[in-house]
Amino acid sequence: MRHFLSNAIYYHSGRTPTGDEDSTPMDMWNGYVNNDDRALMKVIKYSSPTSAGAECIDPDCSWVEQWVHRAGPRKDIYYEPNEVKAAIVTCGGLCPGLNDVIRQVVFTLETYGVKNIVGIPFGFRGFFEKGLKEMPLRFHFGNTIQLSRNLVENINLAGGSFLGVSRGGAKTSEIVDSIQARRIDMLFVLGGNGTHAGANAIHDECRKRKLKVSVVAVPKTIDNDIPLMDKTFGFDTAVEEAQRAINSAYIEARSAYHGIGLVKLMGRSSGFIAMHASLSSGQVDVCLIPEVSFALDGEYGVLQHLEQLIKNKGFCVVCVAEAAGQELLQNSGATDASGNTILSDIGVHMQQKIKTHFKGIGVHADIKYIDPTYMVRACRANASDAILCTVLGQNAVHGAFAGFSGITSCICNTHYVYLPVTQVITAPKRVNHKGRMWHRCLTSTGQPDFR
Ligand SMILES: Nc1ncnc2c1ncn2[C@@H]1O[C@H](COP(=O)(O)OP(=O)(O)OP(=O)(O)O)[C@@H](O)[C@H]1O
Ligand SMILES: O=P(O)(O)OC[C@H]1O[C@](O)(CO)[C@@H](O)[C@@H]1O
Ligand SMILES: [Mg+2]
Repeated sequence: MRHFLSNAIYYHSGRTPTGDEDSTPMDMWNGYVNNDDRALMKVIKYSSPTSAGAECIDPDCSWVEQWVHRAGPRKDIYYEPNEVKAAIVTCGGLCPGLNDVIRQVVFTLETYGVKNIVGIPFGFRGFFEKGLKEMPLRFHFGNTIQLSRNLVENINLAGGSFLGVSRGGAKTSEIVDSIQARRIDMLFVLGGNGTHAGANAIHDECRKRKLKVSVVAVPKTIDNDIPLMDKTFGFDTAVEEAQRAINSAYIEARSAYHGIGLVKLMGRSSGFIAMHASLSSGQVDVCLIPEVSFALDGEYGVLQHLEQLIKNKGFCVVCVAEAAGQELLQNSGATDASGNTILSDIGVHMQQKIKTHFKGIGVHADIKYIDPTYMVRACRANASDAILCTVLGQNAVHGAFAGFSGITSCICNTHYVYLPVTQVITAPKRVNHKGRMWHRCLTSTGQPDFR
């Protein structure tokens, strides 16, 4: 059975994603990606649903080919570059690499010959909030002049977003009114799962109004919670920073009498940062993630295990994901401006519980609690994220010029591809508690089941 993930809209009339055979012989290599090039998404054939990490698409767990469009520059382009107005917007929370992507989008647009490039300030809010004007990406002594790479050339040297970010306020019809009024032909949307849902709504509304606007997303989030792709940009850097916090907790705990280092790490609904930082540091005794429930109290609870670690080893380090153990806490039900649930503080709760527990049993314990929060995402991209951002940013522009809309520029199974946005907004990706990576993490920490 063959299955194509290809329901993104392709504007080029007379050219379908699968129908454009290129008969160029091998010796006439031209560096372009053929429209019929595809990448295979799944490369493991699980022989049984009980295989570790098995993802069964059909009931028999038989292997289903899934092909996706290969990303990159096409020989034929849909737009006349000097007529194009392109806009870039960055939404959601900060993430290392936003500036790297903005920079590459500008560079690549310029290479195609696009001169009219604008930045939308402070996320989707910049489309309709009064007083927020679009940002020409080049100023000269207060006067707006033609775009050049000069203004964005060094923005990758700092973290944050050159354009600013925001949550909430997504009114699709107003955004599309604004796109229409500003005569935008290409919109590059950098953001996480919420932003992708927003990009999809904008794409649909543009289709409804018969506007030929290419809406191309680039998946950004330190949480790494967007499905079907190997990783989102910013994740690697966040893990690296998180690892520094764990290292500090380890040093504090190791140097104290009965030291307990406790680190809380970001991750709205997925434990990827906590799991990967625990794995990479190798200094964690207990890693707690939202995908695996645990008890704090009782014979098999976390506190009992910490007691044993203090007794046997003299110190220990705990890494807890911010969304872990929410069922143990009271939740106000409050949401942020984008509708995301505001989490209760598991880190502070655990700190109190550990203190009370050791006091109760009359054993000295010196708890050092580290909450690095925004430090893991306000930094600049590390080397591997910088490369990922470069490729994804360039491919986003190639995708728009190829005439695609409603796609996201990402990496799947080590290949750079375009996925339909609709495919990546179904549900957040979460750590597979039956998968090999979580079990590698358990082997590394040596922790038991806390249930
Ligand atoms: N279902 C949706 N439809 C339309 N717009 C949405 C939807 N969900 C979120 N948005 C909009 O997308 C923007 C970003 O969403 P959100 O704040 O959830 O961040 P995100 O993209 O998920 O990134 P992060 O990983 O930082 O949380 C917001 O302006 C929000 O209003
Ligand atoms: O920027 P805010 O609204 O404080 O949101 C924090 C959330 O954003 C993220 O950094 C990215 O989704 C999460 O890890 C975290 O829960
Ligand atoms: Mg999100």
